[in-house]
Amino acid sequence: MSEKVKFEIRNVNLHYGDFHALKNVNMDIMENEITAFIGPSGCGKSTFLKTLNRMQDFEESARVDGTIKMDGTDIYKDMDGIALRHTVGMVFQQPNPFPKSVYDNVAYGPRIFGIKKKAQLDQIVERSLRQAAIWDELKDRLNKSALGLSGGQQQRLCIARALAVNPDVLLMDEPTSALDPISTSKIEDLAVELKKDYTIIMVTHNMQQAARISDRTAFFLLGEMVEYGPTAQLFANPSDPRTERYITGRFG
Ligand SMILES: Nc1ncnc2c1ncn2[C@@H]1O[C@H](COP(=O)(O)OP(=O)(O)OP(=O)(O)O)[C@@H](O)[C@H]1O
Repeated sequence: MSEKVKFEIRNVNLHYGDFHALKNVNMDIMENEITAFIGPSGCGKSTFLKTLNRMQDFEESARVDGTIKMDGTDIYKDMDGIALRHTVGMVFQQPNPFPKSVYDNVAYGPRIFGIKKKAQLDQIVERSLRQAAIWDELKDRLNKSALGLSGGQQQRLCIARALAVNPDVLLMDEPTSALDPISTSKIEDLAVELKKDYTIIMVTHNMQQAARISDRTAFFLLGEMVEYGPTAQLFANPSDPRTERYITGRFG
């Protein structure tokens, strides 16, 4: 397991207006690991995930207190939100490719960064699609619309699009919940491969998925992070009775 802390999270509270959605969350997220967030619907998993790249900047009612440091830098006080979101990329539940060609989807971010040379863009597109394990499937369809791909292919394309701008971290919000078992398994294999180079943080409703691929798991309930630890330990020997009830399906 990794020794290096990527995110140091201290006393994080989040309010949407008067609603207290995250209650004093403290945790260290380790570099080059897959960290899974599990918990019942509405417990704050997505909300917490989005605090890590300041997506809440776009929610007028959201207020974040506490400290989140990435590689020792306070991401709320000492980083620009746009720069942060380039370093901390995100993949969503529903694949959301742009209505453009496969190539233009992947080249989109690099072009915004000012890369114009075709040879350089070609290289980035190929590298990103290879990293997302979809180059062989798409190399002859680069100029075809991304909307014509299967859901599973679209999701890997979205991962390639996120990787094209050289992030350090990938946030994945239920990335396989809209996919069939074969596509799900491809994304899981991909996540395990990608953790060698990236830090991956994944919200999942699928506890088998968390158990299969994550190094550490955090269990959330009603805005509180109830338990966090090595995945094997959390599933085999949870220390909090609420975690045990949830993972054994005896909840509610
Ligand atoms: N923009 C918002 N404004 C107000 N309340 C919100 C907003 N976004 C989320 N909430 C509330 O915050 C709580 C946590 O929501 P969140 O989406 O983080 O939960 P979740 O655990 O990811 O749920 P799910 O598994 O269903 O996606 C919920 O009660 C939700 O209704």
